[in-house]
This record gives sequence, C-alpha cells and structure tokens, in this order.
Amino acid sequence: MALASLASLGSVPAARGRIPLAGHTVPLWRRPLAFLASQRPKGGMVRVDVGPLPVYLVTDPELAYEVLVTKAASLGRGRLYERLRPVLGLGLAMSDGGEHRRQRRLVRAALRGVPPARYTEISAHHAEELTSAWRTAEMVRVDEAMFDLVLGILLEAAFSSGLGRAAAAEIRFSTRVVAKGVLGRAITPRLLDRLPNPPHQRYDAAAARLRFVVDTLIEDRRADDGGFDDLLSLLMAARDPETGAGMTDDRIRDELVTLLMAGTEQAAATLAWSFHELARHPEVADRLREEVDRVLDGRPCAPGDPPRLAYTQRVLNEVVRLHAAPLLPRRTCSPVKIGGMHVPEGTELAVSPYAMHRNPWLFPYPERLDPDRWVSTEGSRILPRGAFLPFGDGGRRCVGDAIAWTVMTVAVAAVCSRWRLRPAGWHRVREVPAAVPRPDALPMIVENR
Ligand code: HEM
Repeated sequence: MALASLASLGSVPAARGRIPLAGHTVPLWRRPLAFLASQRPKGGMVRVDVGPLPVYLVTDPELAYEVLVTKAASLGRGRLYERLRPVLGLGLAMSDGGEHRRQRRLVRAALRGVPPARYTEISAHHAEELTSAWRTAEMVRVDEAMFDLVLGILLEAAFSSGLGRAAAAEIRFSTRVVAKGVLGRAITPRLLDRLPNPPHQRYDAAAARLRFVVDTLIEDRRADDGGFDDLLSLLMAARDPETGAGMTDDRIRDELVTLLMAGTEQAAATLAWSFHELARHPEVADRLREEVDRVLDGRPCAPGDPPRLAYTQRVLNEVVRLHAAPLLPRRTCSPVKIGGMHVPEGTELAVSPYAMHRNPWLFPYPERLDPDRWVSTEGSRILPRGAFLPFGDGGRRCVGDAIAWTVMTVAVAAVCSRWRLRPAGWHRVREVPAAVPRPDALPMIVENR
C-alpha cells in the first residue's frame, strides 16, 4: 500500500494535560516520570508536545519493536542528541546509518577483546576496596559511591595501569559534572546558549577538560605502546574488516568518552537503585544474601561466579525493569510506515521503556519488586517482543550490556556479603530523569550483617 494512503499521525491522540502554546511542558517539567508512566494510549502511540515540538511517544511493544528493530533503517537520532555533540563528539551514540554500523563493529570488537574474566577480576578488586573501607554505622552516599566504583572499573578496563592519579582525579571530577548537567544541556533551546548560565558553563568546561585528558592519554600511549591489553590499545588496533581502516585519535577519544559516560551513569544508577530496593524489600535481600553466602562462601567473586548468582541477577533484572530509560528518542530520516500509519520524514518519536515496564498488562503488579517473575516455568507467560527494553534493541542496543551485568553482579555480591545498607531516615529519595533515572541522593547507613 502506498504510504500516502495510510492513516496519518493526525489520528494519534494528544496526551492529557495539554495547555495551548505550552503543550505538555508543565507535566513534563513537574513530574516527567509519572507523566510518562501514566501514558497507556489505545493505539500504542500518543502525542506529547514539548513546547511547539510534537513528539510521538511509543508505549506498545509491537510498535517499539518496529521503531527500534524492523524500521530502524528509516530512523536516526532525535534532536535531544544533537546537543550532546560537544561532549560525545562523533562517538557511537551520536552517529547514524552506515557510519554508525561501521563504527559499532569496531567498538564491539574492542569491548569483546577484553575477556569477561578480566571484567570480573577488576570489578571484584574495586568492590573489595570500597566495601572494606566502610565502617559500621557510617553514613555513605551510595549513589556517589557507586558512581566512583563503576567509573574506577571502566577506567581500569580502558587504561589499565597507564592512568596517573591526576588524570584519574580529573576524569572523575569532569565525568560527574557532565553526567549531572547532561539532561539540562540537552533540553535547553539553542537560543538560550548566549545567555550566561553558570551550570551550563561548568558543564561545557568539564566536557572540554574530560576530552582534553583523554586526548593526552591517547598521545602518551602512541609514544609508548608497549604491551598494553586494555580497551585503549584494542580501540587503537581495531581495523574495519572491509576497508582495513583504523580510527583516528579524535574518534578513539570520542568512543572512550562515550563508553565512560554511557557506562558509568547507567550502571551506577542501577546499582544505587538496587540497594534502595533491597532495603525496601527485606525478604528479597535475605534470599539474595543467602545465595551470595552459598555461592561465594565469604570470598570475592571470581571469573565464573556471576552466572551462578542467578537470584542476584533476577533482582537486577527487576531493578532495570523498574528504573529503565524514560525515552529512547529517534527521528525519521525518510517517510516510513509504523503501526499501519504514515510517518513523514523529520518526525520525532520516542520509545519509553520506563512506561512499558510499568504497564500492568505486560508486568502484573508492575510496581512490585518481584524477582520470581523472571523464573520461567511451564505455562508462564511469554513477554511479547519489544516489551522488555532495559538495554534497548536492534542495531543500537547497548554495547556494554554484558559488562554492565558483570560489574553490577559482582558489586551487589561484594556489598551484600559484608554489609546491610539501611536508608538514612531523613531523606526521601526522588527519581531524577536522566538517560536512566537516578536517585537525587541516596544516603544509607552501613550496618553489620
Ligand atoms: C545498567 C547499565 C546500562 C543500561 C541500563 C544501559 C542502557 C542502554 C540503552 C537503553 C541503550 C540504547 C539507547 C538507544 O536505543 O537510544 C544503550 C546504548 C549504549 N550503551 Fe548502555 N547501558 C548500560 C551500561 C552500559 C555500559 C557499562 C556501557 C559501556 C561500557 C554502555 C555503553 C553504551 C553505548 C556506547 C551505547 C550506544 C550504542 C549505539 O548507539 O550503538 N552502556 N545503553
């Protein structure tokens, strides 16, 4: 059927709460995640007006699968991403089409070049260092501790021993500033760039410093490329199988910054939520500790252990379900049929894993942390494709998912084999929108088990 003769986007309903001229800016500003989770339109698509810009929000698994997988060739990055170029450059998260496919092949090959056992060893070492420094009754900002932990692990995987103290401190500082400011920067209209805005200035300066430090590390490695087997060396050695071409140093820097930013923010937020959820569900925490004790018997995780921690991984599966990406934005780069509708070129779409994962038709009692919903028994319901998207799907699916599972399993096991974390009663934790929502702050008290 010709595209033009199909139903048009005009038939897609607008989400409730729209105000003339302002669109849905008010609910998006005041309670964005609750607003997204409340969207369950009949046809699986609803229009959300971000000021004057209509964005078609996809909350139905079948449509999400079309957007992310089967029709992905007609979709590129959405507008939100354009604003991230000063920090992510031409890194994987920013490119499209054939360029993206070629680059992704190289990055995946480099990531796979570090054996999974190495990620387990590095994670176990860093997690031990962190948890052995905690003291009974101490208050720990778990969100910050997890950020430092994941970044430390990724930095060691990327630069092994080649990273000096000063460079490590600079990367830690800048990455934190960039991670905090990234969403504000992405949604601020370009028009306002000229106005003085201290948070944006801090963000821009941190982005520039982060890129500068990584540039210097690449330069140093070019001068002494003796026998490293880390991600940096693997990215330098990566060659396109068709053309034999490698990456320029600028591109290697963009990929490293992308991996550090994408990996740290999301895995750290998920880990922080894990401890928040375990504290709210003592029966789940007891079962997890029982498993960790049985499998590890008091020793740190070793290669081969993470897959044996099956209950721990089911808990993490629930955490990534409940605290998933609010939006995976896309823009059509050619006219395309989606959900039987004609979608013209230049349309902004966004799949919402967050909304989907909280849909009771897909996940009964969705607000409940229930690791056993992932036990497959005879007769258990099979989820439709496109319904569970913590790592996205298709050609843009997360390239760090396996690393994330290792890092997170090892870290949860390390904390739970030594400590119980109790919420510090004075703070009510809020979900802050980000690539993966993060806690605004997560102060917890360390207790003996
Ligand atoms: C719990 C942890 C993580 C979660 C929930 C997560 C989630 C995601 C999601 C949903 C996407 C797809 C975005 C889209 O379709 O628009 C993505 C892409 C990506 N992730 Fe992750 N991620 C995690 C950890 C990591 C780690 C540890 C790394 C790196 C070591 C990483 C690197 C990336 C990169 C580079 C992309 C872009 C892929 C592309 O565009 O081809 N992520 N991630």
